[in-house]
Amino acid sequence: MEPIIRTEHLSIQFGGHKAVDKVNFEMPEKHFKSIIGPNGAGKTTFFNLLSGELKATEGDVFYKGASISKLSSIERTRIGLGRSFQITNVFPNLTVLENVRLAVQSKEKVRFHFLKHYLHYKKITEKAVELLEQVLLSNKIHAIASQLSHGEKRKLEIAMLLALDTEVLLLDEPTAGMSLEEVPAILEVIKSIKEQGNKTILLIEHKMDMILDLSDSIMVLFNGKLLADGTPTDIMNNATVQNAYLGGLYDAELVETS
Ligand SMILES: Nc1ncnc2c1ncn2[C@@H]1O[C@H](COP(=O)(O)OP(=O)(O)OP(=O)(O)O)[C@@H](O)[C@H]1O
Repeated sequence: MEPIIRTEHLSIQFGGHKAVDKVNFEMPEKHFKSIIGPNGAGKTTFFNLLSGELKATEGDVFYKGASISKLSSIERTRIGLGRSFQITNVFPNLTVLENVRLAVQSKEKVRFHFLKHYLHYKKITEKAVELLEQVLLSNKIHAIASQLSHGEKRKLEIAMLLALDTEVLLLDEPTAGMSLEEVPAILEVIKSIKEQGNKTILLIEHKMDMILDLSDSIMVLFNGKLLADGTPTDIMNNATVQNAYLGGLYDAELVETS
């Protein structure tokens, strides 16, 4: 079966530094893959190359078999590659519901343009409410976005991403900057999206327990290169990964929590 997304020798160079270096990767539809690697390994840059925020200096990205390298990030979202919104994309002075409604509207206006305005509005509101339930944010539906906690803002971003109804979700460290108490709720939200079974999900995360809990496969980036790609068990037992990264990661976590 044709992978839904694939890269061929994907590379980008900033000055003399190859941040992503000839990465060949693919994933089947409905798969859940996590990307791990130390700080500066090129994970976010790789995401930006997939989503179109950055253009490759070499190589190609394929979506459902066709090269998408020439498409803008908006065009890539339109065909099915959704990247999690940054907090800056949220309108801080609007309510949670209004933000999600705008995201739904940006998708639905094409589909429902023939309907009367009131029906259009009702359907969009219903969809937004449903998404807010899915991300466990129903209790904050009328809160002003700027007044949410960090964890709640990340949930709002996920709801806005889901509103775009893309087949692929690119989630860049959804737990970044969260308090420890907020992490389980995000894990639950991502798990529920996975369990619905209709999305292909690519996740960047540093929290290994979360990655092991969610992933069908894990790819490891190191100095911009793809070091390994395999099942969680393969990756945990991979001697190269152990030496290059995981040993250091666990040491760092022990230091952080001790
Ligand atoms: N726009 C840019 N211009 C110059 N260098 C960049 C740019 N974006 C990223 N880099 C460099 O590319 C390398 C990879 O960065 P990237 O943010 O992709 O790493 P990362 O694996 O996501 O790290 P982290 O886990 O800390 O988020 C780093 O050395 C970074 O400084």
